[in-house]
Amino acid sequence: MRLLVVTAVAAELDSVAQGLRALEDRGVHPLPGHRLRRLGVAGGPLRADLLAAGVGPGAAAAGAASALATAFLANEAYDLVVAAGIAGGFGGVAPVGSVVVADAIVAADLGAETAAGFLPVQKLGFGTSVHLPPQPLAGEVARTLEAVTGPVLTVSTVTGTARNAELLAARHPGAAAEAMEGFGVAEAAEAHGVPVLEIRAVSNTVGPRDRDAWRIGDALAALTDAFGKLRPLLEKT
Ligand SMILES: O=C(O)c1cccc(C(=O)CC[C@H]2O[C@@H](n3cnc4c(=O)[nH]cnc43)[C@H](O)[C@@H]2O)c1
Repeated sequence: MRLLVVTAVAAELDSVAQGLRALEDRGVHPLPGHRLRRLGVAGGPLRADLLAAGVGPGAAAAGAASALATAFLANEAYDLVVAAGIAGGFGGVAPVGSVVVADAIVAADLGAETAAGFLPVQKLGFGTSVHLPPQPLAGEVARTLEAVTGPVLTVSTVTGTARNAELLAARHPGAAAEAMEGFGVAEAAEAHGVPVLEIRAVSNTVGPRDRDAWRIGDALAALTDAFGKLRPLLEKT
């Protein structure tokens, strides 16, 4: 399988690479504005390209689209794209240190406010605010990682108050986590007809901003552990 993993920042990419350390390092491949880190064994069952595309859905979409197009033009199209990184977990659903596998990748505020409430973009007749990861693969990945499953929201503003956390959870029932890139990665993958997963390790709880409570190191370690467990599954998929 040819796999593309898109993170926001280098620390997340390094954590994923550490999880996949059983694969050989195949060097760095330049893309316009980005660098792909390539892992895999020649002739082996899994080749993984890792990309740190930047923070936010726009950067994520641009980076993922560039990697996908480059691979397509080289006749080496990816079989699977994974958006990965740290995230905020919704209280009572995804505790700090847990891993979340998305069963839906949702652009949380892509739509319109109306007097009757929020209308997602599909209700306005333009595209979609939801991408669905392939089943049964997403479920199998979640079971392998002993992960929480639920919608992962993509936001452009980190939620910083209890009130906004409640509003978001009410608008997206069952939401497990929020992060800032998944939907951008999913849009690019969808344009190329490539299935997409989102895997997040929870560094903080969605709600009042409290930087001292963030457990980024623990979340990065959980991300490494997750990709270590994922490798054998991907090798036989
Ligand atoms: O100082 C802050 O409060 C702050 C404001 C914006 C961004 C940050 C970050 O540390 C980077 C966010 C980065 O990590 C993911 N992430 C992690 N937790 C959350 C969250 O609760 N809500 C949204 N995104 C989160 C996200 O995918 C970004 O890549 C700090």
